[in-house]
Amino acid sequence: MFNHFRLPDVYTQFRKAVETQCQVRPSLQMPDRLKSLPAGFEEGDIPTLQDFGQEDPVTDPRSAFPCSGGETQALQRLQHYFWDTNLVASYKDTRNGLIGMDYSTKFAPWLALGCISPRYIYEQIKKYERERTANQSTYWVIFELLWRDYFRFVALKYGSKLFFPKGLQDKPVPWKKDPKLFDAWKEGRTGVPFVDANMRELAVTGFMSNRGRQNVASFLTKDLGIDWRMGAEWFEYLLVDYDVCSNYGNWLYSAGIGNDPRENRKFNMIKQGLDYDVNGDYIRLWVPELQNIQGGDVHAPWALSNSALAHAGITLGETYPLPIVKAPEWSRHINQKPDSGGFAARRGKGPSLTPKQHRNRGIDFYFSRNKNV
Ligand SMILES: Cc1cc2nc3c(=O)[nH]c(=O)nc-3n(C[C@H](O)[C@H](O)[C@H](O)COP(=O)(O)OP(=O)(O)OC[C@H]3O[C@@H](n4cnc5c(N)ncnc54)[C@H](O)[C@@H]3O)c2cc1C
Repeated sequence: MFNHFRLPDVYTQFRKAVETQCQVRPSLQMPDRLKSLPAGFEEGDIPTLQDFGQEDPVTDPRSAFPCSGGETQALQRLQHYFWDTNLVASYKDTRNGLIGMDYSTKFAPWLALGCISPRYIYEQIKKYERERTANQSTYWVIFELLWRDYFRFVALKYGSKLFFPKGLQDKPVPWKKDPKLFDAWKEGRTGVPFVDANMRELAVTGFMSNRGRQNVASFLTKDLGIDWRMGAEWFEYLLVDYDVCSNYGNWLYSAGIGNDPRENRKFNMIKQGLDYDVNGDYIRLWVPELQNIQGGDVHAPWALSNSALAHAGITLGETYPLPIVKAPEWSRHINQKPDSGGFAARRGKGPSLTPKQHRNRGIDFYFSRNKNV
């Protein structure tokens, strides 16, 4: 199952072999210019998917990344996000979104495949700041690109430790490998709607928001105690922006064995769901079984009364699973009202987070609030 864990070794050997060859035979070094094809050479057509007996993939209309690959598309995306719409100037307010194309840059898939370079993006941000506006949002895109760099340096520093169950900290954790729990997670059948919606989005589209990734990783490793590498490998299999350094670096971080300065960081699925999907629209988009539950109540169907469930056409354990685990801290965000129609999803005081409040969310994922740590 973990065959690819040997990849870095293979890669190192391959690189060494190429370097040795280049030293021995300088002609193998990258030429400045390629020779033209021999006269009369027939290039032929680039084969289509149909030539290989495959259908063109159908894009799900709900996808947050309904784009194609290639440099041209990447440049068009940057043109749209920066220059045509100025979305970059409000990135910090929107970046924790869950639905649609424009809550974040969506540069990651093109970056991962080398269709666009982070330096080019950086130069374009600087140009945008000179010509239009420089604010916290424009800075924040650079800041996120720095995280990408950071995880590269982490990988360089720690090498194959990136794939060890004990992580960078050499911390023994009794990870479980329960296939039933793992399958429920990867197939979006945990009975915890915020997890299920995200996992289904990933399976159908190959993309998941950063907010979603942090939550499902925390759920797998902290709530289920499953070997973090199984989650990382599932992401590796599906993500259209899969990148070894960003994926394994973030997973280690989420699993609490990377270089997170904060001990025991754990996300609360109900609180997170209510903070970032207060009306439950994201859940109903990806978990249609729950579409008749109104508002934020959709985040904890098990807390609804029997009559409310019947009214919504749901039989827990049949039409939608009972939760495979319930963390005690979740109840702080659910007002159980067994005699009423539903439960009032409790968000603390006041309405959902304002964009300004949202802005600073997520910073605490990477930085400790406790200066002593
Ligand atoms: C468990 C987990 C696994 C992840 N796996 C990957 C992965 O395989 N490939 C990948 O590119 N990102 C990964 N990320 C980071 C992040 O979720 C994605 O880069 C981001 O969601 C992609 O969407 P975007 O391009 O719209 O990002 P934006 O929010 O627009 O950010 C701009 C760019 O900054 C970089 N970036 C943003 N956040 C991070 C981060 N936390 N770590 C590293 N770079 C970041 C990306 O290159 C991104 O394109 C992972 C995060 C988690 C928590």
